[in-house]
Parts: sequence; structure tokens; C-alpha cells
Amino acid sequence: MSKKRFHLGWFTNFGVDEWNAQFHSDGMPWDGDFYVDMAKQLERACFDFLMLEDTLMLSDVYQHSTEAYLKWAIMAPKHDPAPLAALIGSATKNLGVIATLSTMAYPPFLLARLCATLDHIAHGRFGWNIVTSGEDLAAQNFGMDKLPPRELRYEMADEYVELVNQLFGSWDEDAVVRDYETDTYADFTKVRPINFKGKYFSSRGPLNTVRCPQGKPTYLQAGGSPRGRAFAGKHADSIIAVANGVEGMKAYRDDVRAKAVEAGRNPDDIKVLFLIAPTIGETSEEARAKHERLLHSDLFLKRALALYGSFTEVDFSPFNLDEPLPYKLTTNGEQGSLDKFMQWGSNKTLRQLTIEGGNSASLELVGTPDEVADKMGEAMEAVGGDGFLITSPSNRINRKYLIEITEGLVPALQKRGLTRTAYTRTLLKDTLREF
Ligand SMILES: Cc1cc2nc3c(=O)[nH]c(=O)nc-3n(C[C@H](O)[C@H](O)[C@H](O)COP(=O)(O)O)c2cc1C
Repeated sequence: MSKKRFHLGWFTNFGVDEWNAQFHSDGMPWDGDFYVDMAKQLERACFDFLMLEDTLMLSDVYQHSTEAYLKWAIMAPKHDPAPLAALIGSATKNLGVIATLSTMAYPPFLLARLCATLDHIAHGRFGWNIVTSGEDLAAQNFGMDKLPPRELRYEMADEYVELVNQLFGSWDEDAVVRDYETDTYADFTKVRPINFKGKYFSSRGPLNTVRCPQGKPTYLQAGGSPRGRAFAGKHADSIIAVANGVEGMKAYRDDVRAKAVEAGRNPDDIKVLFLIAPTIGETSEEARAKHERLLHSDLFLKRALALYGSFTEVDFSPFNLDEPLPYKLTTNGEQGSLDKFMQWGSNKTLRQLTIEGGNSASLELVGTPDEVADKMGEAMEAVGGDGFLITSPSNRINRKYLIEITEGLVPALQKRGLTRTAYTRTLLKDTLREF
């Protein structure tokens, strides 16, 4: 029996490349070339998409200071993903490109217009990662004192997505006629206002951009709370997820699929991709040694705690590294990521939790390309399918790591019939639904 194939995506941001390690680039990727090169390499390896995460603040959570974030370039500096998505879209032919855009920051009309434009530039391969933002620091950059609570954020986001869906639909598929005889570019009867008046958002419409090649962009989402998963089950084409091990991954995927059915959708139309950060070596021993070196360095611990601080808004610096966390932590930010990290009830020390969870990976994958490919195949078989979203350990990216994945791991996966060896569809939405 032939094996069920799964999808691969890549998770990064328009941030600093690894600039001061043994194998490094120059730390100045700001014209986008570094990431365009990366996209071309991912396309050669037949990834479904490159996803650009984004946040809208400079964190000062860890030790109540911006020092760690700027000194170690953690989630900062970070440039806007939308222009980079345009560059990548026009430099590639098959790879999807996803940009994160926050419903807190963009008026719906502006977001729909931007997404429609990007979907054209990418010839139907653009995706929007729908986020509501998860930090009071981000809210304060937009004139608010605090973020609305999670439930309200999702309620607002539901209405927001309904509005932009209507804007995307405000142009009929055949509105552009380009009829030389009648000197008609677009048929005005096929472009209509939406007159949307909601509880939180209103817009008259129609969009003044041409309808997207995909009708509307591919939607990604990452909310891990029950409300977040319900939102994703209703709207998302793909979900970027973190979970603890194969059991956690299976439970997560089963739950999202059930929520999709509740929302009246075919669960196969939602691809749940789990975040992983494999460590690859030419021998098992080499990979293990590399992994241990990374995890047990003092800098790894501090960087990981500062990073977790930035998206959970929890300052971990006062806690003793060699004791369990004294109480269960909660956040109005990424509760799902915090829960995964805390492993509440396990009695593990903060040091152990950071070593196990500091890479945000759903599975520990350390070994030769063949060993890691086998493990990924087994995990997917147990989980039921969909795929993985690869990111670099410690959120630091250099070209060597990219090559280890695209020219080491991916060929091993392809040899086993586990991932695609060619693109057969034009639109990102269809690429994701191919299997
Ligand atoms: C893997 C992953 C990636 C995420 N990427 C982003 C991002 O780029 N920007 C952002 O504002 N939030 C991001 N989030 C946060 C989610 O969009 C969501 O706001 C957060 O998980 C809180 O929702 P929840 O309580 O439903 O989990 C990410 C979350 C996860 C798990």
C-alpha cells in the first residue's frame, strides 16, 4: 500500500538571520534577498508554503527591559511581512507565501485590499495568517491601553472575517470583461457594495481591487485555546499548531476536525501542520551532540525564556531555574503555547521545561536525515495526517540549516513517498487540498 503523503510548510519571519554563529550570514537581511533565496530553495524542495509570522511591538517583558530583545535580536528588529510576501510571490512560481496580518491593526477594507493585491502578485499563492495580536504592548501601539480579552477578540475576529469575506466576494468572477467592441473593462453590474454593518466593524464596499485569483486568500490560523480552535475550524484552510508529542498532536487534530464538522465543513479541507525544529547530522551521534550543545548552553535558556516571555507576556526571569514553577500561569496572550510549555502537574523544573519546550517543537527530532524522516512518517501515521511546519531551532536561521533540511531531510522524505516531489496545482488552496 502506498503511504499517505503529508504537507510541508516553513515558519519564519522578516527578522535577523543568524549573524554571529560559526555558520552565519551578515545579520542584514533587510532588502529581503536572504528570504527570497530561502523561498527559492523551499520551492526546489516542493514545500507548500513559506509562512511569515509577525508581531507589532518591541517586547520588554523579560526582566522588564527591551535589552534581551535587542541585544540578542529576539523577535526584533522585525520588518513588515507584506512587502516581503510580494517579493517572494513574484520571485517564485509554485510556492505559497503567507503573511501574518493582525485584525487589531488593519481596518478590514485595507486588509482585504492588501490581500487581494498580494494574491494577484503571487498568482493565487498568497495566504493570510489571521491573528488578533496577543500582547498589550501591541495594543498600546494602536491607541488602546490593553488588548480586549480573548473571547471578545475572537468574537470581533469572527465578524471581521465575515466582513472581509463579503468584500472579497464583492466582485463577481466574471466582472472583468475587457471587451474591445464596447470599450468595457469591467461590468459595473457585477461589482456591488456590501453595506456591512456589524457590532464592531462596518464597511460599504465594494473593494476597488480586482477579485483575487483564489476568490479569497488561503487562510491560516494558530489559536490553540478551545475558542481559537473553534474559530480555526470555521475559517481556516490550514492551522499552525504546537502540541506535546504524538498523542497531543493527534488530540489537537481530532479536536479541530470535529470543530470543522460542527461548523458544517469538510474536515479534510483543513490541514493541521505541527511546528517542528529538527536537528540534522551526518551521524546520529553528531546530531545528538549538536542538539545537546544547543540545549545546554546558558544563552539558549535565557533566549528561550525571553522569547516565551514576548508572546506569553510572562516574565520568567524571577523564577528559579532549578525549581518547578510555583503556580499555574495564565495569560491573555498565547495560552495554548504557555500550557504546552508549562506541562503543569509534571513537577519539572523551569530548566527542564525550557530544555524540552524552548524550541516550541511538537516532537523531538534529532538524527540523520533518514532517522528523522522515519520518525516524521511514523508520527504522521499515528496522528492521522496533514503535515509539519518546519522552523529553525531557537528561531535563528542560517543557510546551512536550510540546506540540511532541503537537501538532507526532504530527499529522505521524498524517497519514502511521504512528501511531494512536484507541484500539480496552480492555486495555494488547491495545493493544500491535493492530498
Ligand atoms: C505556532 C504559532 C504561531 C503564531 N504566530 C503568530 C504570529 O505570527 N503573530 C501573532 O500575533 N500571533 C501568533 N500566534 C498567536 C495566535 O495567533 C493566537 O493569538 C494565540 O495563540 C492566542 O490564541 P489562543 O488563546 O486561542 O491560543 C501564533 C501562535 C502559534 C501557536
